[in-house]
Amino acid sequence: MTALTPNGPSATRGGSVGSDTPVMTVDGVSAVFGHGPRRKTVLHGVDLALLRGRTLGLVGESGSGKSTLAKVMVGLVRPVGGRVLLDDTDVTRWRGRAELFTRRRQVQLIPQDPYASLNPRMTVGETIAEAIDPRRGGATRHRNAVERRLAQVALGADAANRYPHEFSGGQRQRIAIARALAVEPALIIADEITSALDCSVRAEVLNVLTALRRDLGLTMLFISHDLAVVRHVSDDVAVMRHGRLVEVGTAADVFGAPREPYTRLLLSAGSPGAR
Ligand SMILES: Nc1ncnc2c1ncn2[C@@H]1O[C@H](COP(=O)(O)OP(=O)(O)OP(=O)(O)O)[C@@H](O)[C@H]1O
Repeated sequence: MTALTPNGPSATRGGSVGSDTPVMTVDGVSAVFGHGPRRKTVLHGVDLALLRGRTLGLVGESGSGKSTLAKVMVGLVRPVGGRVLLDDTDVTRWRGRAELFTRRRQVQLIPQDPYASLNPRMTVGETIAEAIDPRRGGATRHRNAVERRLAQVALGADAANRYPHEFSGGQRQRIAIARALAVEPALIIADEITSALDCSVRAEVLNVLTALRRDLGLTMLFISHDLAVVRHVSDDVAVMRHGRLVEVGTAADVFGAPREPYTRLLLSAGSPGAR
């Protein structure tokens, strides 16, 4: 099956950044949780392409399957059907340790809670150095590279000697972004990374992401309940409902002229995550 892309597989996006080359293609992916009477299909044949240099915003109400899709892409949930292509390789078939290691490095997931991705016993410098080179980490050895990553998320070099608990929630999320960047992944998945932050701190994180998209041409899947945030950071938007993608398009099209009644409903409600 042809993966959905924002304007169809061969569309030209005049004036937009990024490319039509998929970094990752989700092809007919289905996912199931539970067994017997508790068995529940959470993703129903999802098709999606993450295009190089573009940020795709993924929205949908709570429980629609957004995080499950992210976990399938990273390899934390194994799909019961379909393929996940990294470039042209079906990574759902990868089983060996080295292959799984490569996959985890190629697709970096930044979770909502940065404590989950930052080791509290390592300094920020050690964490970033380990991401740069897992075998030969060391904040001193990689000092210049560590400082460069910190600067990219608007943190000073002094942050390298401190521990995660010494930072605010927004700063920790920026450290998590720096760590993910240090791996030089093909794709970054940000799953609700601003939802626990208050407004001004959220703006700091979004400003960093905007600069990184502009300067580094990140390829990113950005999952959020907050439509205003998604609009701010996304080139393209996908709308998920009950484990299916109901609309995929450029952010301008989806926000400006939504095709699906469900998308119009989400937009009129203001926040797809309103519980
Ligand atoms: N490990 C699991 N075991 C069983 N069911 C699960 C598991 N993880 C998720 N689910 C169920 O799968 C469905 C989709 O969950 P998922 O977390 O992917 O949705 P979501 O759109 O990310 O929601 P939210 O916006 O609230 O994070 C939900 O019904 C959820 O209860």
